Amino acid sequence: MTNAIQISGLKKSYGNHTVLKGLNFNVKKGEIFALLGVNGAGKTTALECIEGLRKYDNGNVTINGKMGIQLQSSSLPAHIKPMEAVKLFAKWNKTQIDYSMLEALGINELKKQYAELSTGQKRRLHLALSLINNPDIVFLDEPTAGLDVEGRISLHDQIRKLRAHGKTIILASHDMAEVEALCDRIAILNDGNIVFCGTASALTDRISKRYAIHIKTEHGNEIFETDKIVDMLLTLLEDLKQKNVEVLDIKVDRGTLEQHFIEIARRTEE
Ligand SMILES: Nc1ncnc2c1ncn2[C@@H]1O[C@H](COP(=O)(O)OP(=O)(O)OP(=O)(O)O)[C@@H](O)[C@H]1O
Repeated sequence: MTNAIQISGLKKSYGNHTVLKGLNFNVKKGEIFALLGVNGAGKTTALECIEGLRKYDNGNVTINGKMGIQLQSSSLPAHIKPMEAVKLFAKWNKTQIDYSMLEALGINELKKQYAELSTGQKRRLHLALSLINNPDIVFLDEPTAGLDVEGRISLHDQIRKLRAHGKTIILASHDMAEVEALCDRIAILNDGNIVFCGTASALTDRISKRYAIHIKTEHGNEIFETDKIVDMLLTLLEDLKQKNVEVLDIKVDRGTLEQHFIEIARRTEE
């Protein structure tokens, strides 16, 4: 599969604060790719350097295709209606007026003005506007921020449809559940570097050899973490038996992707 985006040695500082220390990654054509990191990790900076909206200090960015961009926060004149916004953007982009994306996003019927739209409706409108030039590569900066569960699910469906139509999507998020459900590959950004790049399941496999044993006894609940599950269970049960403690429940889990994300972030901070 060829690459839609190729990044090598991407560096960016604001004054003496280095935010990107030399990023190297590729985004394959037709995939949904996430840049994941905590607040302030540099996701927006990276996206906007790639989009050409911010100057970077060093490195190479290659884009193979036409871009469509949804910024983290955007605004339109308060009185404009969704259909008028589409007309305006189509004119700017010198493309035909096409309301089908408004329809697909469930906002074509909206007679409301921009200022009267809900956060979710605004997000969907901005997504529709970023698609007006029929881009090959769609950049989305925290596309579901501020949306409720239903809004998220519906937007995820739309993003998957874009992939089904052959588009490449690169998005920034700090929501593990979102990227796990939606993305083909994830790059975790921490302290200016990519500390992991691969599939969600590769991330889970890499570090999910850690288990949490939840034991409920007559004295209360306790959690024990281990990567040697059998040894730990035998030791714990032997101990409980010797102390003659009544066990009410035992549960073992492998931790969530979110815990792994935090673990990776912490490890690189140490
Ligand atoms: N224009 C700017 N001038 C100076 N510092 C900036 C500027 N933009 C961002 N920064 C700093 O760069 C760092 C990365 O910011 P950035 O917005 O790229 O992070 P982010 O991962 O997108 O964060 P969030 O999840 O909160 O949106 C932060 O410490 C931020 O304060």
